[in-house]
Amino acid sequence: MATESVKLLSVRASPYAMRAILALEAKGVKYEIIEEDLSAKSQLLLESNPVYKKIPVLLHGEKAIPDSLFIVPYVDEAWPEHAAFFPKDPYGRAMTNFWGDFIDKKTKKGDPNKEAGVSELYENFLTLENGFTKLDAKPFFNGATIGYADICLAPLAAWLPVFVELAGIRVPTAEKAPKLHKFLSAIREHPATKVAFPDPDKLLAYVILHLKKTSQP
Ligand SMILES: N[C@@H](CCC(=O)N[C@@H](CS)C(=O)NCC(=O)O)C(=O)O
Repeated sequence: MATESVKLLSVRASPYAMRAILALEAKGVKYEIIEEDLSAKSQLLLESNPVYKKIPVLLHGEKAIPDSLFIVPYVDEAWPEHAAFFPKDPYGRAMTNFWGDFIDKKTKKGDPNKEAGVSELYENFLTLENGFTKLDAKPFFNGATIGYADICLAPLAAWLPVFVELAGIRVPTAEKAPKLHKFLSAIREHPATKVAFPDPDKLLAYVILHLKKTSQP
């Protein structure tokens, strides 16, 4: 199965696409990126994710797997010979899924200009810190190698400087959230993120350009 061609319908700045790339990189899979223009979606995207018509979509031979939350576990199972993204024990798996879900729902920037959104995100970072503590992260949720929850959270490390700069997001200090900061540093140094994350300055420039375009009448 793992010898079939692997392609990823992607957008460079997308945090969801970053998750899929991280998973493929962490497993040492050879793949091709097909960059999508979301303002003129390709026929391939419309056909391979007919339900949501969103990137990322993983194309593995004839199979199309949409959505980062399903692509990452799929990659884990399709390439089992490399370090697993989930612990073997049922409790560890359940909690990995629990935190992956929390991260996916609760670490988005929400409404950037609303103080309530900024405060809620700050509290969610503290909740996450507590989750790290419970799982005894070193420095990842998964232990020494990155796993599902780490891959879910990783794109935050790329986007955080943009959120802070443009949306006034507040992050707990290293004293208040040492494990979160340790995670962010470790993930930025991880070889897979060197490929998955765009250059931070380019990402900021892209977002500023996008905001200008969308604010035009
Ligand atoms: N839950 C999905 C979210 C994917 C998503 O929102 N993708 C955005 C790009 S970041 C998209 O394709 N948007 C196009 C659209 O909404 O039409 C995942 O985790 O992959």
